[in-house]
Amino acid sequence: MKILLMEFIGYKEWTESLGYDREWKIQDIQSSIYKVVNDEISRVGGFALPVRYDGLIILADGIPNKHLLEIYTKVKEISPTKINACIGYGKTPREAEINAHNCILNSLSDEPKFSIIHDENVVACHFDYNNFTSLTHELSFYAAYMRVMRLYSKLSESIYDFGGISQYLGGDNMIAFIDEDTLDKIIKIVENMDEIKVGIGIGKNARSAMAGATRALDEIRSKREDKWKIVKFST
Ligand SMILES: Nc1nc2c(ncn2[C@@H]2O[C@H](COP(=O)(O)OP(=O)(O)OP(=O)(O)O)[C@@H](O)[C@H]2O)c(=O)[nH]1
Repeated sequence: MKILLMEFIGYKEWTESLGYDREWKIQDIQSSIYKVVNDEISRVGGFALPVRYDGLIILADGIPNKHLLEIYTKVKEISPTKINACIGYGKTPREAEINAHNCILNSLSDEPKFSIIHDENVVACHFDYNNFTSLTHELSFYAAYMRVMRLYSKLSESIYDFGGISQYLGGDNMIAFIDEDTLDKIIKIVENMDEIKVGIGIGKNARSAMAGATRALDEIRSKREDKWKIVKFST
């Protein structure tokens, strides 16, 4: 598993430079940066986890380094701060992110460190809460959101224990990226949880894997017999 980690250096100081009436400005600038990142990384088949805004966690398997460097250059152009960037490798996404982070911690310059690392398949798990729309009508928008967040926070802990990394994507959706060897653990968890189903996609890059996961979810919905399905996506 390969992860490109980008750190916005001095982000705290940048935010404080905006004065007290700053939160709206921070949200505005963060969303414009994320839009550029999302457009650029999707174009080359990757996915950026918006887990935080003072750093980007990019699933980099299946993306040539030259494209990763182009994205780094683009983000550097629009970033309010200097950027540090490293590619980390690990058997699991968790290890890859930790290794990329250690590379950034140990780097003595803000020159990007993009070692050549072999590509591996990406495995994306798209979790979906059953009948979230009717739950929302029954409770309220916010109460339904709280219900899902409580469940996904426990689920993301278990996924991290297996070496996966996950991200809430809004509505009743959570995506997780895992190592292919932990597929059976994920399936076992979902089989023991009544409220959710999971579409699993395997692809040469994050975008293909996520498309496969979404297609797997649609196939589950078409018959409503299974709690999980795996689709290998090969675009
Ligand atoms: N981020 C994201 N949100 C989605 C996606 N598909 C649906 N949603 C949103 O998720 C919420 C629930 O949609 P669904 O999961 O399709 O609806 P549901 O009522 O849970 O129905 P079932 O999942 O079929 O049981 C809605 O707010 C949708 O807009 C997706 O692929 N990604």
